[in-house]
Amino acid sequence: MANLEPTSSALKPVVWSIAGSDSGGGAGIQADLATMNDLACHACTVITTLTAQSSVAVNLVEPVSDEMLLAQLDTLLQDLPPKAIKIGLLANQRQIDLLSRWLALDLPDHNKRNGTEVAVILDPVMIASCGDRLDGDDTRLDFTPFKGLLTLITPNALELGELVGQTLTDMSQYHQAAKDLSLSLDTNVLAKGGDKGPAWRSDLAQDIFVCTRAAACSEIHQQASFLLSSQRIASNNNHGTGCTLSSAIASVMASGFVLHDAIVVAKAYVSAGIKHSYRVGDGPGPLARTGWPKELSAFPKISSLDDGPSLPRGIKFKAIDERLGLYPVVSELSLLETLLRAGAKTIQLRIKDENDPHLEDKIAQAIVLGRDYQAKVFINDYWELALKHNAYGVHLGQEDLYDADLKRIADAQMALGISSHSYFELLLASQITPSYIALGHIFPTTTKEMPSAPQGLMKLQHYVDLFKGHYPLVAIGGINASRIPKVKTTGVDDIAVVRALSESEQPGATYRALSSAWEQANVVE
Ligand SMILES: Cc1ncc(COP(=O)(O)OP(=O)(O)O)c(N)n1
Ligand SMILES: Cc1nc(C(=O)O)sc1CCOP(=O)(O)O
Ligand SMILES: [Mg+2]
Repeated sequence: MANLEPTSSALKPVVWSIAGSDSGGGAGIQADLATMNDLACHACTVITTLTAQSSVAVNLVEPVSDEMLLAQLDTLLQDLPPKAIKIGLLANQRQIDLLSRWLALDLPDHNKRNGTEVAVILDPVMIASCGDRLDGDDTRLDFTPFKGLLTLITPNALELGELVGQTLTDMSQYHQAAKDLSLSLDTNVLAKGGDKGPAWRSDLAQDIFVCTRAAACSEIHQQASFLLSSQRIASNNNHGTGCTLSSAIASVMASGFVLHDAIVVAKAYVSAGIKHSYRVGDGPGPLARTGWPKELSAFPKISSLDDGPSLPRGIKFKAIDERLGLYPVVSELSLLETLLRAGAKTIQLRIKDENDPHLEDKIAQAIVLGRDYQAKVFINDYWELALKHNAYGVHLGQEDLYDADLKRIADAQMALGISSHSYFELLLASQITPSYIALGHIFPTTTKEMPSAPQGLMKLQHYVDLFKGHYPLVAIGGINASRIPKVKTTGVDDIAVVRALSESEQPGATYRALSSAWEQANVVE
């Protein structure tokens, strides 16, 4: 009898690669399998095409039959349904038509029945790294049947030009073409510039991310264009770079991360893969597989490509000289004073009613109380009042960063805390070099409505692995006495709480109990 006990591999998210076989092992299905397995997913394959390929030539391309293509899709869907799908080489228009029809009709049916949503990433492969075409004859493929069916399309510079039917020469043309493609296919676009070199920046590998339809992240990042810049690594071993990137994006999304995160993690994964790449044949060698990226230097720098204010870099905020520990976030002055009396050394005043007639008074009083008790008082949102009354620090959300005068806050020697809800927001926050970064919301919370989903401990662990030692990291959202030990095991530096104190009948005593529970919990359980 089959062993039906769940095993750890049963927890692996299933990712499909619908792509062509590269007999040389560096790209296509082979690169996708290596990537998906390396990123802790279970990889299934739907082979569209066989290629007789090495690192220097593509000698024969042979599409599978329609029957075989559909049989692979239907067979897998019954038993190994995907969390995410990466689509690579489609050898002819017929395969595009068949697959898009299947994605439009069969997959949604399955999703509806199972209450799942599947991310679909299309890498419109046309040319192998040796320069040979892979997409059959001279007639250009029409990808419009995929309109509305994709989460992301990832053309390189050459493919983007072909997809929009234009010759593109400079960055602004690439950006416009990416926006046009986003509109015409009704999808997000990652226009890769890695193959462009000197036409963009010879020292950087830069991609343009046009986001037009993303969910579960801050509103300001949902309809926006970004330039993602990584150091260009001097190497000719770039065989399978695009396949690796798109299958990494699919894998990271299958693991529960939002699109923005999947893109930056995948880009870091590719950078590390090129750095450790190796040569096997006479042509470009394949990328190494180096596991989930944990080196901050491999992650891209993010800048906005939209009109409007941009975030400053290189300004310094006050460094926090001691641990924040248990960091209460309160809306009432009376609670603030009670907690200071109970020993709180860092505390935040968070008043969400901007029409509160006593707003300025309360902020001024909180700051004075902070001085009386030699505690660090952070003011949430009202940075101008915090400046006016000389607060220790200000806490701002990602949306607030564009309105606040960050230079004035830094010049006043004030500390700055920034909220984040994803890898992407953490990277953006870190580019401002704040005094601490908050990571939320870790568990469900009723204190505020969140556009993002609860992060959970697995994501918190990933963020801590990447940023520990770079900034004090504060976990927030749904943290209470019973969750403290698990949160502590992630190695996060500090915790912030609202309800755990505001809903207590004896907040002073509860503060002391939670604070000592936090201090005494072990980092390793
Ligand atoms: C420690 C800490 N972390 C996160 C927040 C949330 O700040 P923000 O994103 O600005 O949202 P509001 O608190 O203004 O609703 C915080 N205040 N403190
Ligand atoms: C104010 C706030 N900001 C969050 C974020 O994730 O940015 S979560 C949150 C509320 C935290 O309240 P509680 O401890 O009651 O769950
Ligand atoms: Mg705020």
